[in-house]
Amino acid sequence: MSMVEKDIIEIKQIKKSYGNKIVLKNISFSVQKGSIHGFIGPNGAGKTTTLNCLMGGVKPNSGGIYLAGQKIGENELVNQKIGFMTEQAKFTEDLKVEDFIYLTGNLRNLPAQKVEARLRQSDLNNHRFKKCGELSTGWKKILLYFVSVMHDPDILVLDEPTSGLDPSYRGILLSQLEQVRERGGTVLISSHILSDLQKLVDSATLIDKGKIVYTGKKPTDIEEMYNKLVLKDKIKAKSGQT
Ligand SMILES: Nc1ncnc2c1ncn2[C@@H]1O[C@H](COP(=O)(O)OP(=O)(O)OP(=O)(O)O)[C@@H](O)[C@H]1O
Repeated sequence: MSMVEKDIIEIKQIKKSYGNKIVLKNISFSVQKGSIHGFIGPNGAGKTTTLNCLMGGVKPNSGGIYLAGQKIGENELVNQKIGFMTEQAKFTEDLKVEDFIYLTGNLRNLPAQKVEARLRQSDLNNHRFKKCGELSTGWKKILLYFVSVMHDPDILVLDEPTSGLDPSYRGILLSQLEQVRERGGTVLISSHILSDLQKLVDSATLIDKGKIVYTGKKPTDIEEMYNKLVLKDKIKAKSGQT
């Protein structure tokens, strides 16, 4: 297998600033095809910004992003092979759940029959006539997951998918990600719930203050590594020892 096939997502030396504020300093990491990769870091570290660069929603100042060896172009709508699960867009609040689902299906050229069949298999079917804005945080997450995998994407990118989900749905979501891996799909997931990631991921990247502090195979103890590389630094900074 060539490197190109092996590293299905490659993020190379991404830099991003907003005004004078440097948010991403020099971000590089890659994710192997058929694996689940955890993306970890404290609040404000730059995770969402990095994932938005990958989605094409934020343009980095320099550096490049490659999917299956192909560089993502400027303003390019992310290709059909990717599924993204991020915060729900505001415009969906007044849409009925089923309308949002059909609209997304339509954007992805899915036949209405397939969309309907999928919806009926899901617990979301019981909420289909509600407005998206009326759903609880947990059901919103379930809806967003549903539409992000409707087209069986090769690559699935999830930003904090499990926050706000109760343990039973968290378990269901995590096992679905394992199924994506079983069919050869690749998952990039950011989460603050380190115990979930410990079980789930094959490899991980840890980011702090816009810099990568670890990337590679899954550490034996993600929480220990996080404490060592991130928290210790913060405690030191607070007591003025840095
Ligand atoms: N559009 C923007 N304009 C200015 N600053 C921004 C913008 N978007 C993000 N930032 C800043 O960039 C930094 C990184 O934010 P980002 O949302 O990527 O972090 P994060 O790791 O996802 O954090 P969290 O875990 O809290 O979601 C933060 O300091 C944030 O305030």
